[in-house]
Amino acid sequence: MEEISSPPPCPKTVTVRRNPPRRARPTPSSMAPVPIMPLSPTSDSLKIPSFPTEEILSIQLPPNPNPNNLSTSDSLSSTEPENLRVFLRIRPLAPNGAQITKKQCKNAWPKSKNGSREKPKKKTEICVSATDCHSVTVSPPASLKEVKRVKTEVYGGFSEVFSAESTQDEVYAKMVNPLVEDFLKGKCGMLAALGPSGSGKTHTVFGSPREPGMIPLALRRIFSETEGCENQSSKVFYLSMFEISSERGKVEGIFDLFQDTGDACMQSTVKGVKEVTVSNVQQAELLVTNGMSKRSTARTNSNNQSSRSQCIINIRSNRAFLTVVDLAGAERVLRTGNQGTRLMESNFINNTSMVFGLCLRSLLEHQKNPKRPLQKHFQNSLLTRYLRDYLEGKKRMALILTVKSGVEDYLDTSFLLRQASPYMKIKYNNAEEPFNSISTKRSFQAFPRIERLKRMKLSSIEACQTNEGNEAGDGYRFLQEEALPKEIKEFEAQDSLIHPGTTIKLDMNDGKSLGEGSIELEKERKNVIMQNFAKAIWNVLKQYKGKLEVAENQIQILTKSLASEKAQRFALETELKDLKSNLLVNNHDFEDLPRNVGIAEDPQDKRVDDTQFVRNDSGSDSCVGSTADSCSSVDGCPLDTEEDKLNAGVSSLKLDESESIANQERSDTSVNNAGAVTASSIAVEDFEEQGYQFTNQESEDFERNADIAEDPKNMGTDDTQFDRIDSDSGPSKYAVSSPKPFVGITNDSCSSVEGSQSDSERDKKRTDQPAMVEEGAEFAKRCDACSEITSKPNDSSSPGALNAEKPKRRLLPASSILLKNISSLEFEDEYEKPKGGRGEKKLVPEERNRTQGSISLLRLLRTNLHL
Ligand SMILES: Nc1ncnc2c1ncn2[C@@H]1O[C@H](COP(=O)(O)OP(=O)(O)OP(=O)(O)O)[C@@H](O)[C@H]1O
Repeated sequence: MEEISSPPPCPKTVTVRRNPPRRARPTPSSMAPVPIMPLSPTSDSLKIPSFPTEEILSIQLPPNPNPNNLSTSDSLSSTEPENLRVFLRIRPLAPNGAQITKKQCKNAWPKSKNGSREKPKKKTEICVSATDCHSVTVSPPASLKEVKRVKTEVYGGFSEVFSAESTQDEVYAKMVNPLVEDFLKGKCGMLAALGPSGSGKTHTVFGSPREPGMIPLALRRIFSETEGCENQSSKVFYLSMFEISSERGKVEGIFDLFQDTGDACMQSTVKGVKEVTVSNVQQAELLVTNGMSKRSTARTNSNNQSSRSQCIINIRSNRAFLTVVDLAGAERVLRTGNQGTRLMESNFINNTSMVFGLCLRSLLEHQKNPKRPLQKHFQNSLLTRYLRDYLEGKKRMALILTVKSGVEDYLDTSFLLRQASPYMKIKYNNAEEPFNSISTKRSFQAFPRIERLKRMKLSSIEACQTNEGNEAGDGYRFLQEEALPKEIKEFEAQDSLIHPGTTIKLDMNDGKSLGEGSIELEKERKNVIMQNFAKAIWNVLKQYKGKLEVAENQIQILTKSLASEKAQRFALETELKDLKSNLLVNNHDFEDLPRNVGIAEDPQDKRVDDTQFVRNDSGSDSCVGSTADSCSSVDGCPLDTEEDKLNAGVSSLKLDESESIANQERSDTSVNNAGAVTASSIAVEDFEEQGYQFTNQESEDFERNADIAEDPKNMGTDDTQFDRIDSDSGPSKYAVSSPKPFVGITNDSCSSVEGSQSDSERDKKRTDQPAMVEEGAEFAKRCDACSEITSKPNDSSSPGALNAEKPKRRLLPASSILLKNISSLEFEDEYEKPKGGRGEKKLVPEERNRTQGSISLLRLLRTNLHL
């Protein structure tokens, strides 16, 4: 078994530019002197010299080195890398417009519902057409135009575009023949076919018996050249053929197609591949045909005989190599419908294609910036390692891209062209330049949206590269495409090929595997994606932080305004309460009187109407009470309705009554719990019966108060208070005072005249209202007045005085008489549902009746008084 080394270095050859050099500019010496215009306008100066035609024609021009091959394509080669030329071939549609594929493979899907394979649809629309010999127009299908707004693209800058009508001979003449000529002259060269599955790579490279491809034509040319040669050694060539494929999609290996057994391997060179010596074209063609029969192929939905490997044919002379590579076509799962082993093969094929593309890109970047490493990508694939010299641009290389013209192949075609554009030196950022197909500069013209997307893509990639300072070169840039903006991703998702898997392993001596390279690339890709994602998240978070700060400020402002509103509301409520209490007092002072009178008529309650009697057994001077009604309102329980006030007053009376009884039982009744009753002259008699007597002064005061009570202007002022003060040392003392000053004062505050000052202070604390301060002060004054009244009986009183001198009975008011007569009458219960109040007791029906009766009577009384 012979050993095939990597393509040997070519003997030094002089690169011949086929494009004609530009005409040399005539040097000043060779040109005739131009007459100098005189500065001063003289008659001679007005003469215009004749154009120096003869002198110009006499200039000697250098001869054109290759005048016959002067063409537009050749003129392009001055700007394209001379070691890499890119061609495009469009595969024709089937005669009837249907796909060439007739049968579906076993490992393909989708199947129709009834189990039969789906028949390919007939489509006659084409997506790609040659604009001219150097450019193509790619038109998206109508559906994509509408949905994705994808527009027509024009790709230019190809060395040659072969239309669907082009023949094999034509392709050979323009693409391969120059390489063969160079090979025969001892210069190495390579031809590689790249394109999607079923686009005609194999057809172009190998052809068919009817239409022989590039290899048969090249072999014919090579051996025809040497036919007349007498030197036998110059007639001998060495032919080898092998494929790089993956076993069941797992292990990449090199398989010799000229041998039935034995695998080759690759260290620095390919070992184990048989080189067959050929001396005529028939022998060579037979070998190639045999080798093709051994090549691994399979049927897919895209191609009846789809290549599953990268096939390499080497023709070696004593001086040079000519290598032809038929790459397996990139496959999209949705198109091929591959499953299982076929799918794993697809992974391998696409992986190899990707690495091949990376190497080419890396090569271009390396040419621009020699610091960029190349080794990394070339290690990732057996194919690229083998072709490294070619890919590094050390040898001449022709790349032919094959595309299908059917509209259903738009995505494949568009993807391939965009992926291949770096080799063609198509710069997206030059897209704004007006497209000129004859321009010597390869250019790309696209419609606005595509341009915008691609500019975004380019800027994104450049930004990433600048930030990261990656060492991965162009391959890294390729990976950056995954981290493009969403809009671009959507656009590219349409035509993305399946990405290679990472399960492929190479059984290679140097331990390097394709899978490892893929893993590295994948890691880089993920890193970039994550970094971009993190940046995006960071920006979003910053935006939200700003919004949050604004919201917090607003909350603070609102909180402040709410607090001020609350304070305002509280002040208003306080004011409203005061107003209410004043209003209630003004409105109900008179009405409170009959209520209290009615309550005072309770037989169990032996106290006199509306007059408060305080029996102070402790002996301390005390006096004064107030109406229960007023007490209730001061206690912080504002009464909303008449009924509430009434109930509250009654409950207060009940409470006072029970307390009074308890005090009597314990014989140390506190002043604070003095019972408060409303004064009424009717109760005076009852009061006398209980042993309470009035002094003259008291009687006078009482009369005076009664008179006051009769005064309509002093409604409710007839509440005269009688305090009986029992002391251990002396007889009971009575304090009589007008209840008016005590309106709105609690029982506590009224319990003691002397202690009223402190009590009022306590009230002030309890109610904590400014209005009560004033009331407390007023109360203190009035208490002083009460104390004065109280002091009089104290001064002149003696235990026997009360009993000895009965107070004079004055004429009772007519209202009192009237009330007395009518008090026994029963009235209907107007209040069916008495309301419960805070701390109040429910009235029993009799009490309620009495109360209501009293109210009615007092209303009558008031009427009489008015009369
Ligand atoms: N220019 C052409 N003219 C006529 N028929 C063609 C042309 N190109 C390709 N074909 C036909 O298309 C079919 C698929 O072509 P081919 O096998 O060469 O595709 P491929 O690119 O090699 O696919 P794969 O990558 O799957 O191997 C073949 O039957 C071939 O004869």
